[in-house]
Amino acid sequence: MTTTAVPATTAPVAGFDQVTKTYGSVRAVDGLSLRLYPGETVALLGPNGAGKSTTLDLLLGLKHADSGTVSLFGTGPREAILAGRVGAMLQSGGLMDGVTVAELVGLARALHPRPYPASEVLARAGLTPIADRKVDKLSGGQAQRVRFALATAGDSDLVVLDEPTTGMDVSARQAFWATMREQADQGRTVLFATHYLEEADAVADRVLVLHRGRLLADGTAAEIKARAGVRRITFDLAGDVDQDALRALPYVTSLDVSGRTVRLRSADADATVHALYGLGLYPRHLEVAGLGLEQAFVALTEAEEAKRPC
Ligand SMILES: Nc1ncnc2c1ncn2[C@@H]1O[C@H](COP(=O)(O)OP(=O)(O)OP(=O)(O)O)[C@@H](O)[C@H]1O
Repeated sequence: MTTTAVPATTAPVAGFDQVTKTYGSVRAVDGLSLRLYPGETVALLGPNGAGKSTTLDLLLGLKHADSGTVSLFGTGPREAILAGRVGAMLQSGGLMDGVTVAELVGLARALHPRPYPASEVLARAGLTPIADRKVDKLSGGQAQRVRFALATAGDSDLVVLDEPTTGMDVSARQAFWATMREQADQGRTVLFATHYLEEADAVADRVLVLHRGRLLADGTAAEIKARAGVRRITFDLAGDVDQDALRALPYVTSLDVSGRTVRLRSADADATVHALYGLGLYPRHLEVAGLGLEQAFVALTEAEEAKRPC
């Protein structure tokens, strides 16, 4: 497993040590150990049911581990949250009915030991024009921006976001990440769970891949892509395309033929291309490229599933 290098002397913001959480027979988090450090923007990825939300709930003290330890700023989650060190935006958090956006933001500010000015909180989340609207009258994307405002109502050291941009349109999403980048540039740690892998690729300087409650990979997006190992090979053939012969090339994991254009994936591109020439074929416009984060993520999690006994 790759790990991001951090100075050994830096005190972690958050730590999981051998943490396990089960729901009945489901092991949602399974012996998880990890550290988060100041100033990191960390994406938490994983297929549905991988344990992302449970991990965030454990970090925030909303759920308790069956075994292992969760620490935040050297204390337990509860103490750190009471001290205002953590801002959180959760997926399912219902918003209070009957109050306006400004009133709800005012409440979050009142609860924070170091609140930002209300106008700043509202503006940052793009809520100024709808500050007087009742929160139960908002669209899904607007409600999501209110949750974001609540998470950033005060000066916290760690911001935790569960699927923060779900329901936001493209421009709201871009504005959201620009704001989060500012938060990280000011030295805050940002941890977010997402299903949008392109967001993780563009925004995170560290990616954690969870699978069945375990940490499958931990590194930069580039490291995770390299770790997946699979390469995409694309070329055109002048003559007839013998799909069976192409499929039988060494290390080929998938094949897609469209006219005379061949796209395949290989776990060892050098060996595949060598064997391709060995067939007496003359591929034109040959390109060998790495996978995107999304494809790397799928390759990693599928490889892990394949290891499981049937
Ligand atoms: N309250 C609960 N009771 C029983 N099982 C639960 C409960 N909460 C989660 N689980 C199960 O624990 C596992 C991990 O769930 P979790 O919500 O943490 O995953 P996730 O990675 O956030 O999933 P998603 O991407 O679908 O939101 C899943 O198998 C889920 O069905």
